[in-house]
Amino acid sequence: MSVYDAAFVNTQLSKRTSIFGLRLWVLIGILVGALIVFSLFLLSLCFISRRNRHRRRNRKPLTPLVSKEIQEIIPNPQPNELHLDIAKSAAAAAAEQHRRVVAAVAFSSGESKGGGGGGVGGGGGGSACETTSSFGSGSISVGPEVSHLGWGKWFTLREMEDATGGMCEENVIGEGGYGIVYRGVLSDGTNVAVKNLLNNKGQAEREFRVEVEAIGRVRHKNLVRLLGYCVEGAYRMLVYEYVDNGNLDQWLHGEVDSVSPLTWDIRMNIVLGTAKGLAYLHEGLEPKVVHRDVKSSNILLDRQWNPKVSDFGLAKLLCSDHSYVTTRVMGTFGYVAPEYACTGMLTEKSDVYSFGILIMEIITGRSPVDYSKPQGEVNLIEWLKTMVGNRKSEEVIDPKLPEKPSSKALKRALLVALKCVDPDATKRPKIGHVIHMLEADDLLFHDERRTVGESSRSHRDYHHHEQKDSSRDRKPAGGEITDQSEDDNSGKNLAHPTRLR
Ligand SMILES: Nc1ncnc2c1ncn2[C@@H]1O[C@H](COP(=O)(O)OP(=O)(O)OP(=O)(O)O)[C@@H](O)[C@H]1O
Repeated sequence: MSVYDAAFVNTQLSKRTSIFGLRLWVLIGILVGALIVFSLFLLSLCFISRRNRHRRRNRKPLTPLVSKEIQEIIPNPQPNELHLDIAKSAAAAAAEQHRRVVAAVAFSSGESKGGGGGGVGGGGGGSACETTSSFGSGSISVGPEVSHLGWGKWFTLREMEDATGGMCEENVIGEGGYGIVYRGVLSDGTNVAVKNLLNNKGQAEREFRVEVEAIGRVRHKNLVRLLGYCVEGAYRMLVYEYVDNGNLDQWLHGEVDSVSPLTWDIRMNIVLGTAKGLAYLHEGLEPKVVHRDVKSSNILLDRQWNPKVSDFGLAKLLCSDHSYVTTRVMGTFGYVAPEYACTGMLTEKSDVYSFGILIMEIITGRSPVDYSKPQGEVNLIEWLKTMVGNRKSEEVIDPKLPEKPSSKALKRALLVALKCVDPDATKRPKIGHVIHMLEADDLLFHDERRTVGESSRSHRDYHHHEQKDSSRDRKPAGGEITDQSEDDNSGKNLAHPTRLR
């Protein structure tokens, strides 16, 4: 370009335009700048949207703050596929009851609703299924009413709020896997415990009521009484008699003095009362009720230390499922019977197993699983068997016991506990038999010795912890059991359970 041309362009660019009197070169500069900014803006938009798409693709499902142990395996329509789901809300997980393991396994066949396995039946002989019809097709009215089955009351949400002070923090007694429990006082002055269920899974009102009615008709002095319930909107609440002396777990493992108020006699009374409550569920109802979660925190105590089993029927109540046949394994880590945990096969013998663990816990003051203990002592059964095998049964007694029991009484309790936790469910005694063993005099007790030998042997096989010692298991000639004097070393007898007396 010549000097003349350059001067011309310069003159043209320097001319003022009609847009705010700006010179042409200024205008061109503004336009170019705006174009660059706009392009950059488009580019960044593009980049952000690509990044979001990428994130969405890689995002993992959010895991709520729930204890690892509080998980539920939800049945999948395909029997061989299981997927994990959260059984309890984060609030429930924050509760102290972190040991709960809830597993549900779906099988293409198994127990049916209201069947012997997990059915909840009423004392009047009707099953949960049968009571369904008693509700007919009538719509459910809102408002307080006395259940027409005559056992309890249907409370309104308002009544529940009044009773519990608006479900305020101060009235919270505790929090379990099923929900929060509040202390309350009804308008007639009755003290109650109100359990606000977290896990109703959208259970239909009528279905819930049928189940509760069935459970509510169960009456026994060693079972916590269900006084009524509340079904309103999404709320599902259960109203229980208030048991005013805490639960066994608190008294065994909570902050108590170095000398426990639970004497041996009180402990054995708790064992016996619990057995009687379970016997009523197993043998006094048709269809029978399997508790599924026998453990120390579910044994409530009154001021006279009488035990009352709570939470029975809850497992069933919260697991009803009409759509397909389901077997759910519910229980608490350390208490669940091996066959139930492994296969979902549920019989009342699963409760007997948990009850055996409970006896061990009561004798020793130890938790079924305690990771703060040295290796070899973490698992209560393993440790107890080893101690008994090493003739140290006197050393398993809870050091907080004010007075040691007699050797005979200790052996009796250990014997019953060992029989209850036999890995072979068919060899476990029925709970009614357990009561006989606990109450029996020496004569009756003699008959149990051989069975204990078998029970102890099968434990060894099951856990592979002890060396096989054929001489230990050998019975005297003719299969007779040698009697030992009552003053014999208890460890010796327990190490040779066929000679237990
Ligand atoms: N009827 C009742 N009277 C007095 N206290 C009760 C009653 N029912 C439950 N509780 C107390 O409320 C607390 C929570 O009970 P809940 O049964 O919900 O939980 P849990 O048995 O400890 O655990 P989970 O339900 O997970 O097995 C416990 O401390 C229990 O002792």
